[in-house]
Parts: sequence; C-alpha cells; structure tokens
Amino acid sequence: MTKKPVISARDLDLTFETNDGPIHALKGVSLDIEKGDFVSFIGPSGCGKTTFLRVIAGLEQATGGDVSVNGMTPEEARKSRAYGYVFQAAGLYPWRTIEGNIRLPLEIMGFARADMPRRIERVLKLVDLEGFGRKYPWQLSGGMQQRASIARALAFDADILLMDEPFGALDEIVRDHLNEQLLALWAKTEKTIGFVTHSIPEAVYLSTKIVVMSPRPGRITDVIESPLPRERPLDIRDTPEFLEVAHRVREGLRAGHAYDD
Ligand SMILES: Nc1ncnc2c1ncn2[C@@H]1O[C@H](COP(=O)(O)OP(=O)(O)OP(=O)(O)O)[C@@H](O)[C@H]1O
Repeated sequence: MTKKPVISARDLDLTFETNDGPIHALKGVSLDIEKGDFVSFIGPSGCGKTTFLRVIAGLEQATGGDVSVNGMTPEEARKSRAYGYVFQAAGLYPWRTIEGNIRLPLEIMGFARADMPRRIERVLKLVDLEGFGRKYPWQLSGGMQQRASIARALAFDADILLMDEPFGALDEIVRDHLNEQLLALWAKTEKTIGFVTHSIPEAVYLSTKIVVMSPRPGRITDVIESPLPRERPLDIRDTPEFLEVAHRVREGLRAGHAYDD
C-alpha cells in the first residue's frame, strides 16, 4: 500500500518584491512528507527554511507551484486547524498564566469552556509541566517556556506540528533534554512534524528525513532518509551510523555554500 503524503509541495516558487528588488526566497521546491514523519529543514541563514514552513502553514503565499496539506490548500488547512505552530521565541503572553496562554487558541477557535481544563491538563502532562499551569511565563526557565509554547500548539489536537527553530536560543544541555522530550512526545502522539534548525546534531538526532537547503535562490539540495531507528537514546550520537548521516548533511551544506561564492 502506498502512503499518501500529508504534506506535498510541487515546484514551489516564492519571490518577495522588495524596495531593493525581488528576492527569490524559494525556487523549484518539491517535497513529500508522510504521516508520522519527523522532517527537519536545515541550511544557512536566508535559504528559505522559515518561508517554506510559512507557505505550508498558509501564512505566506507561493508565487508558483502547488502545496497540499491533508489534501487541502494551506489556507483551508489553516482554517481547519490542521497544524500547531511553534515559533522561535516562546511568545507567551506575560500577563496570562501558562494555563491562560494554552487556553488562548482554544478560546479563539471557540472550543467548549467545559472541555478546556481537561485539554490543558493533558498537554501540560505531555510536555512535563504538570503543576505549572498557574505560574506566569517569567516564573519559568527558557526551556520550560518553550515547552509551554509546544503545549499551546498541541492543545487543539492538530495532527501536524510545525516548529521554527524552537530551541535555537537555549543552551546545549537544555536543548539536549528538550530534544529527548520532543522525540518521546512524537512517539506518544504520532504527530507529523516539520522542524527548522541550524544544528546538524539536532537535525540528525530528531529526524526521519533531513532536508538540506541552500540560498539565493532558496532550494532543496539534498533529502536524506535517516537510517537510524525511531527509538533514539542521546548516546546514539556517538554511533558510526549517526556520524555518517551528520557527515552527509555537512557535505550538503558545504556544497550549497560553494555555489554561493
Ligand atoms: N516578508 C518578507 N519580505 C521580503 N523578504 C523576505 C520576507 N521574508 C523573508 N524574506 C527573505 O527571504 C529569504 C529567505 O528568508 P527565510 O527567513 O525564509 O530564511 P531562513 O532560512 O529561515 O533564515 P534564518 O535561518 O536566518 O531564519 C531571505 O533573503 C529573507 O530576507
């Protein structure tokens, strides 16, 4: 049986018209993401990672090509709450408690009030923040805030989670811990995840598929299907298989840079 991709991009182009002339942010981008895939987008600054994620999310419109998300246009998918989106900065409202922040999208989407405490409890548990719902964001560490923002993206049960460099601002130990927790969460929830990162080890550790991108114009230069098992202890990073994938990503990034000179 062939699986139908959850997200499918065909020959995407996106040119931003700016005062300094057009910027070709995406060119000829084609990719299939299957249900339950964990796909990382990696590449140098300006290669279009965020733009691609935003096109999938229906927050940006491609100027050419096609995208489908759950068989719908990105805009329809956005309206039908097909995905949760986690931004670079946790972006929690400081005047709302953690519970209040998680409740916000549920309020906007018109979920039944009576149902909210149960949902909030469940997602706080998923990100290991039980008991922190009544705290304010400033009472939590950076890593905990980022987990709270993941909980907010999970609260309305979307099958797809789009994450734009969620752990970029955190120190390495915290990041390792969150990577482990994210993998556990992914295994438990069977979500399809699109994840932007600058970090080779992070991309290799997390992903079933690694998409290497390169700038000017932003395009995909390599798609690596990970040979690593889905269950991954942190020390898998010392295995020859892991290092081999990391090497291929690094080579891909290097080739993209050479093109740039
Ligand atoms: N709204 C916009 N208007 C004009 N240009 C834009 C806009 N958004 C992005 N760009 C440009 O498109 C290109 C791709 O940007 P994008 O943010 O997608 O890259 P990125 O790979 O995510 O970079 P980073 O790793 O630094 O976040 C860049 O040259 C950027 O300046």
